[in-house]
Amino acid sequence: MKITKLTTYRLPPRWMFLKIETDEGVTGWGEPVIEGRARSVEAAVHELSEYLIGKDPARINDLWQVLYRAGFYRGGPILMSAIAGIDQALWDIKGKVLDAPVYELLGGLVRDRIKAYSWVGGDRPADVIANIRTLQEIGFDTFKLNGCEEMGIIDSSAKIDAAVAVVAEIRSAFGNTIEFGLDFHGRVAAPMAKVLIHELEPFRPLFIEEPVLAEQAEYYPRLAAQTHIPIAAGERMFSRFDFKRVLEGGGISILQPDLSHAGGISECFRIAAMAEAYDVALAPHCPLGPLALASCLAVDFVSHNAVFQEQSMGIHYNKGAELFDYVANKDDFRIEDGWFYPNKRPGLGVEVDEELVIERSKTAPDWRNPVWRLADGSVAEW
Ligand SMILES: O=C(O)[C@H](O)[C@@H](O)[C@@H](O)[C@H](O)CO
Ligand SMILES: [Mg+2]
Repeated sequence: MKITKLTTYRLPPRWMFLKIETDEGVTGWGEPVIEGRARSVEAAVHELSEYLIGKDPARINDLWQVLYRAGFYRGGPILMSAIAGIDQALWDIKGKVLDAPVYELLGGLVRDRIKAYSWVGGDRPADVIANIRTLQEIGFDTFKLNGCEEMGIIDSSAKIDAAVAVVAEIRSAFGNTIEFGLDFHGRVAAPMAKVLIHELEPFRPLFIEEPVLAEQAEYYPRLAAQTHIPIAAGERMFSRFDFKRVLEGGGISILQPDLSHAGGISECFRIAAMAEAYDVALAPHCPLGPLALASCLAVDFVSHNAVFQEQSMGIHYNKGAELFDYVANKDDFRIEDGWFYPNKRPGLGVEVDEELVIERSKTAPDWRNPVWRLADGSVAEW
């Protein structure tokens, strides 16, 4: 079998799908994208296709190493997202050829189901209580919200109190009947992270995500030393070599590699095993589409240390399309009472509605995250 063609489709809300075709009619789908830089990843995918056309899609490990090492310059969000989507599509092809779900090819199920969690509250946490109540009605009991709005490197008690008030309201409304993670989203600088985490301690969030920017990862052990709240990060790390340093540095309790940013199934399967060696949990990041989610689930179902799975139903970014809009076999994504169950279909288990994808790709937006500014007019981390 030989790879014959790569086709990319940028899509609402901010996703990109990749279709890899072969000379035997088997096709594979992946989701290479960096939110806000879809066109850059698209260019990278087509540059990397030079190493793929005419090659045997079964040799995923060799193709992955060539895609990673053939370029003198490597790593980072754009190239590793391009490799991620290609890798996902190659595993999809392999599963279809061997008539087996990817998790079977990776050694079989290590669990019967994996807990899902849902975003609530939007970019600026609002209506959180109502959002949680709505999702509780369909069985969710685990959530994530932004921990704060924009925050200066040194900011006011009023800002801290406003962030804590949202969390206090959740705990007083729901007690310990729900769990919720707080995503600081890299908005908080190290000096304020110490203060904010200290004030949040009594409310026992499930985790604090990106307490500081990934480029400040040396603060993870220092912040972890001051709190009992698990520290989580990973969406802005892109290979084993990024995660190696974070695991060595300590302080991290939950790794959140993104299956569409960190080299795909092959790489994240290896990252999961690295995390387990350090007694660190795995919770793949996934605010994206169905192929990214299916790739996360493939790794979740074979990784002992996987604990819960992010998914984007109802997320504040999904304007113009929802998680399963482009999926023809929606029922194969079985989610019951806030748990995902294994999809038994071969490959990633996603039957892409290609006609709809082609149609919707004609009006794909160039999504960008907002540029926030502080009261003094300086740029704030979003
Ligand atoms: O945890 C999450 O889902 C992420 O922080 C998410 O909010 C961002 O990654 C966003 O997708 C960037 O455009
Ligand atoms: Mg996050």
